[in-house]
Amino acid sequence: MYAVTNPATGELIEQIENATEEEVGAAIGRVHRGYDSWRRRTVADRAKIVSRAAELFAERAGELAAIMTLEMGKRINEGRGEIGIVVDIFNYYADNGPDLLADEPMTIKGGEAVITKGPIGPLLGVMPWNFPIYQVARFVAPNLVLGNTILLKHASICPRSAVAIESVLRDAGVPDDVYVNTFASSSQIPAILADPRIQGVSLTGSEQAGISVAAEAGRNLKKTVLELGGSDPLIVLDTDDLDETVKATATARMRNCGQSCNAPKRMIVLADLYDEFVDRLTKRVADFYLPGDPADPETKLPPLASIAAADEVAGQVEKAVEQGATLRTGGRRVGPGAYLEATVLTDVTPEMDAYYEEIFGPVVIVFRAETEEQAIAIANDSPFGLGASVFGTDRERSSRVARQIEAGMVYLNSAGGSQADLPFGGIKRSGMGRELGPAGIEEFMNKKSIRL
Ligand SMILES: O=CCCCC(=O)O
Repeated sequence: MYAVTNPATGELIEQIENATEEEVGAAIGRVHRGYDSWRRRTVADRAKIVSRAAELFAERAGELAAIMTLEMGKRINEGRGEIGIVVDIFNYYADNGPDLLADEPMTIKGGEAVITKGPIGPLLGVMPWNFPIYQVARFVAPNLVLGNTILLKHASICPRSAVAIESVLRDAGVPDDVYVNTFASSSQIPAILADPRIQGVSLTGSEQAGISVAAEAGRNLKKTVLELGGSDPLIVLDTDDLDETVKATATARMRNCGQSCNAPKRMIVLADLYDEFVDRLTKRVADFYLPGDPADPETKLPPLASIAAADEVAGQVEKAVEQGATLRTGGRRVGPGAYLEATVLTDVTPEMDAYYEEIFGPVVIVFRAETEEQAIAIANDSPFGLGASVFGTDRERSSRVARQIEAGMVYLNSAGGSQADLPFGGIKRSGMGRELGPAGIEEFMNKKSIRL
C-alpha cells in the first residue's frame, strides 16, 4: 500500500493500492515499446525536452515543495532548495548531453576506431523518500538525454511526489511510454528485474534494499547502480573561527533533519579543539534546532519522515546511551508527530552499535582524535565509504588528509550537499557507480567500439 501520512501530525491523508501484477507487466511493456522511437530521436531533440522539464520544475517549485513537506516532513524552504538542484541537474544534462554523447575517435594498433555512446534500453529506478524529487532527477535526467526509457518505483510514502514528477515530464514533452511511474510493491521488484525487457536498475536506498536488488540484478545479469547508506566522517584539523566551524558542521548534519545519506554523521575533532568544539556544538544544537511545523519557514527542526523512522533513531540513541555513550543533549521523542530532539553523543566506542551503524536522523556523534593519523584511522574505521569532509586552514594539509580517506567524495571546508556537475557516489557498503556530472550519464551507456 502507498500512503500519504503527515509526519508532523501522524494523520493519514490518502492510501493508494499497490499495482497488480498485470499493471506492472503493462508498465514494463510501455517502456519497452517507447524505447525504440525514443532512442532514434536526436540527442538535441531529447535534450530540448529535458531543458523544458527544468523550466517546469522551476515553475512548480512551490507546489512540489509543499508535497514533500506533507509527505515526508521536509522543511518548506529546504523543499524549494531541493527543486533548485533538480533544475540544475536537468539543465546540466540538457546543456552538456550533446557533448558528453559525442563520438570518441581513437587511434589503435593498426588503424582507427570510434566509440559511439548510446543507450541500453528500459531501466528500472527504485527511489527513496529523503529527497523525493532530487533522487529521481539525478537518475532520470541523464538517462532521458542518453535515450534510455524509465520505469520508476518510488518510496511507498511519496506517491504524490511520484505523480507530480511524472506530470512535469509529461508536460515537458516526454512521451507517455518513455517515463512511466508504477505503484509496484517492493515484492514485485524481483519479477521486474527478471523481465528480459528491463536492462538495468538504479537504486538509492538502504543497505538492505541494495543487497536485495543487487542479488536479483546479479541473478538476472542486469547492470546496477547503487547509492546506499553512509556514515560520513567530518574531520576538524584546526580553525581560525570555531563558531563558524561549529555552525557549518551542525547545519550540514541537521539538513533534511539528518536524513541524508551523505550528511556528516561522525565529527572527528583534534584533541586541542575537542572540548570547546563539543561545548559549542551542544549549545548550538540544543538552542537552535527546536521542533516545529515543517510548513512554517521559521522552523529549524522538522519531524522525521515517519513515526517508524523517529522511533528507530530514538532507539539507536537509547541503545548507545545504555552501552555507555554520553548524551550531551536531546535524544527524546517529541509527539504527536515524528519528532526527535536534536541530539549530540560523545564517548562512542567501537564496542557500541552506534560506532559502526548509520544513524539516519538529527544525531551528531563527536569523536576525539589525538593526531591527524588517528583522525584518518577513525574516519576509515567504517563499513561505509560515501562522502567525507575535512575542515582546516591549511589547504595542503587538508588535501593530504582527503587523499587518505576511504570515500567516494571528500569536501574541504564544506559538508554534505551535491551539485549537478560533480560526480556523486561511494565505495565499500555505500554502493557502486556514480551519479551526476559526466560520470552520471555513463552508467547505463553502451560505449560501442567500432573498428574502422
Ligand atoms: O541522501 C543522499 C542525497 C543527498 C543529496 C544532497 O546532499 O544534495
